[in-house]
Amino acid sequence: MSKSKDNNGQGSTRHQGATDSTPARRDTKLPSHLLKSTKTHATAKERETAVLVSVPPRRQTDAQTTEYLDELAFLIETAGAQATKRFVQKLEKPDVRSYVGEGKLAELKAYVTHEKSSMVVFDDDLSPSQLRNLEAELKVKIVDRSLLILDIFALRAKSATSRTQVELAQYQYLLPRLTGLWTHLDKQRGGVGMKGPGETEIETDRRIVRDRIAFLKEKLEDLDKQAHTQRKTRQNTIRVALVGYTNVGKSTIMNLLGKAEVFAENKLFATVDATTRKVVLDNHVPFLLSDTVGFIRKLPTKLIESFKSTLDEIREADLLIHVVDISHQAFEEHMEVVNETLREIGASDKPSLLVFNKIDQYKADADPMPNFADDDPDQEFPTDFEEPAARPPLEQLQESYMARLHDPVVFISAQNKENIEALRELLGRKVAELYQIRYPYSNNQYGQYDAVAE
Ligand SMILES: Nc1nc2c(ncn2[C@@H]2O[C@H](COP(=O)(O)OP(=O)(O)OP(=O)(O)O)[C@@H](O)[C@H]2O)c(=O)[nH]1
Ligand SMILES: [Mg+2]
Repeated sequence: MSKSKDNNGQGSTRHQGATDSTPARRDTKLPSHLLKSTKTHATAKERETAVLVSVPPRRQTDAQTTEYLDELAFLIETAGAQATKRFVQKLEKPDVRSYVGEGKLAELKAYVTHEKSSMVVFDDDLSPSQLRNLEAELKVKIVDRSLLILDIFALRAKSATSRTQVELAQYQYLLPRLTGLWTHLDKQRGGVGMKGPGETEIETDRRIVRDRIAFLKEKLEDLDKQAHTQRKTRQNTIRVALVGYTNVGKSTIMNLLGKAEVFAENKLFATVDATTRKVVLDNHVPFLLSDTVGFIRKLPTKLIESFKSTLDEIREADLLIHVVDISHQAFEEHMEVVNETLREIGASDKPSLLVFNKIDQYKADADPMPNFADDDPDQEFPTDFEEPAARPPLEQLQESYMARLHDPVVFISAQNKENIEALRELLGRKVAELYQIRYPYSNNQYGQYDAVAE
């Protein structure tokens, strides 16, 4: 049976047209039981409650542990749930079977059962078997760090590319965990005497997921080619990318400089799609400015891999603006995470500007030493200091950074529009410099920049 020639029917057969080289079968959705079982709290109507669990290594300070759990609570909140309790167990390394030790697990179970918590969230990635064991023991939804971040990304992703990227990462996460999910489903079905799904069923699901992964990869490659062609037209333009930890103010700065309307809010990963705008600063060279996805500690590697095309925006940039939230207690660690992620994606040796944002919120420590009452002889002086490093006055911090770093540094408040002129000035100068390096023979100063492509 040969297909009739339908040259003008392409518009109505979108699937065929879009995925010529791909068997249509691979674009099929997963069976609903698989989709349901990966769904987390984000779409739930009522605000769910989450118990946070962390197993910090012994060398980690209490201040760091609190800081990391605060961040996890912020992630949970961003995903739409509420953190109601924290469990911490210091171990050399997490228990291979159940992440926390036996005693802690019993404690956790008692709490979760009594409080009817909706889920338990772990500040690490769980192995498939840990996930399975914890599900069996605690009988609530188990969410690890990767799943949580993926969930937030899924909420935020708008463009075809970022949606495909997130979906790919979700299936890659799902694949090794299929058996665990089945165990969980058996329990839900209350299948007394039911022997769990046979290997063949699991195998079928695995195959469907693998097919879907292959399909999404091909789709991404196609999208990537299109994006690459688009970016080629920008080749004669200087490209600048805003990079930084999540929630530091990248989009707010983009809105200030690029007169763009980019979604900025006090939530983690407000931006998942990269946005690019042409910017012309007074008397300077026009350039393209991109706002990009924020980084975070322990960003799932699979997510970094599948976000390759979004990260290309950073890799192909001529200049990076590294934005730091200086009002955050852990800003130096955040800078390190960003530098490390830049190294991972091969973008660490680019020229960059360092922008310390949120100076309006910066608070220096009034008294860097912990407060010990003189008249209490029983009070012990701590032998191992776990206090975070003291925060010097802002001016002192500025001086020390300016003296220490090779990259130009500027301190601003994007929200209060403080020192934005200095940022514009520095950025304009840097872009002009890069233009001169790239086009050393351009003899007119700025006149020919008009020809720069949009
Ligand atoms: N106090 C203060 N808040 C700021 C400043 N700049 C941005 N913010 C706030 O910080 C929050 C995060 O800002 P965004 O611009 O969304 O940050 P982002 O880096 O784009 O965040 P992601 O896209 O989530 O990675 C928002 O609530 C902003 O209003 C500032 O200079 N001072
Ligand atoms: Mg943003």
